[in-house]
Amino acid sequence: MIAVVGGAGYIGSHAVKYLIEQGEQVVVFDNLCTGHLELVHKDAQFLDGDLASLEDLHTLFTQYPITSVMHFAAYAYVGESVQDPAKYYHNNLANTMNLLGVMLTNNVKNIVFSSTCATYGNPIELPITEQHSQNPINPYGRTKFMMEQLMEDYSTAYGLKYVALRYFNAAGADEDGTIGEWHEPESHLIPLVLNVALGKSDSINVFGSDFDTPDGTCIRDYIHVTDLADAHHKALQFLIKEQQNLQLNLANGAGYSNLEIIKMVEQVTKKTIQYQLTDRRSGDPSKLIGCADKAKDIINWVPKYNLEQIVETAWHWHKKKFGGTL
Ligand SMILES: NC(=O)c1ccc[n+]([C@@H]2O[C@H](COP(=O)([O-])OP(=O)(O)OC[C@H]3O[C@@H](n4cnc5c(N)ncnc54)[C@H](O)[C@@H]3O)[C@@H](O)[C@H]2O)c1
Ligand SMILES: O=c1ccn([C@@H]2O[C@H](COP(=O)(O)OP(=O)(O)O[C@H]3O[C@H](CO)[C@H](O)[C@H](O)[C@H]3O)[C@@H](O)[C@H]2O)c(=O)[nH]1
Repeated sequence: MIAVVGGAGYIGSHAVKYLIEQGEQVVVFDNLCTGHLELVHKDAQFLDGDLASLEDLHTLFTQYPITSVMHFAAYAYVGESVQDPAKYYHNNLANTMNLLGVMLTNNVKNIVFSSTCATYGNPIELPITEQHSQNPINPYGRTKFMMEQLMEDYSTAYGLKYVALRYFNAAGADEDGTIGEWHEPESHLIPLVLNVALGKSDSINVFGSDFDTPDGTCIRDYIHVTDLADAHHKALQFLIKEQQNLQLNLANGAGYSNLEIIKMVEQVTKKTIQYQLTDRRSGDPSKLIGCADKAKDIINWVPKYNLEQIVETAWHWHKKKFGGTL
């Protein structure tokens, strides 16, 4: 049985659905601090537990026949991590140490971990490969980078086996429209632009128009959440079979500017999106584009969804969930 920690969140819930559709047994461990019970697949077991509680973790590993772990639970707002780093070091780092400790006590040694392109910091070369230096520029990115280093040390000393998956910008929703992106507050570009399409907000602020990019707005590499789920499953199968640690980028290898995202939303929703060009948001690198050739070579993962499909699936979910009578 796979324990999916943070499986009631956006990316975790898609992984849970995907794993169940592949015939896996799943228990979700989540304290619902940012997750939602209604995102959890009905065939998954659910344990309402907090990584801060060794007792809750003990219950997880003693009451379920767990053989491996996928770990999505974290706080993930970059700006908040600058304002309140303690919150991030406690939950992302210290609480993950609780998880690893209880895993090892119970002789569970395989973990697939949600890392991020934020561990690279401001890129020196594009596209970013796994060889790129890791110089995170905010506490959120640093907690994820430290976790990667910690897992490496635990591997050497205690035999932990891990895959660190460095996602670029997760987006989109499951094709059947039953689950999708649901953050409160929402900070990500695509759902915020979809709110304008829905009429829930009048316009979107585009942060910065003087970047070194063709239209002056930031460029990001968007990757569909179901492609991420598929990568987690493949990574876990690799880990179980090969018992080898890995760090992999998960990206489409294509960059789109913020204005191109707005255009794509207009094309998919057939609505006009009002926007204002405003000041830069602090800490935004101008371009992030990932190279995922290593994931293709090693775990045979190739993303299936392009930007249009990402926005279409996001729109399908967004209308259903947040659209009221629309
Ligand atoms: N969304 C992105 O674009 C993106 C990009 C790169 C990396 N990531 C990483 O992917 C992971 C998932 O991101 P998401 O967007 O699905 O976030 P999310 O907030 O939707 O999901 C996180 C889940 O973890 C749970 N959780 C948090 N702390 C917990 C604790 N102490 N005990 C138990 N459960 C806890 C939350 O309730 C939630 O269900 C995070 O680790 C994030 O850092 C996300
Ligand atoms: O209202 C908004 C929101 C975002 N943006 C812009 O849209 C782009 C994408 O921003 P997101 O907040 O959607 O995503 P980020 O690239 O900032 O964040 C991603 O990368 C981060 C690391 O840098 C974290 O891993 C995070 O979870 C992940 O979504 C950025 O240029 C941002 O400035 C706007 O212009 N207006």
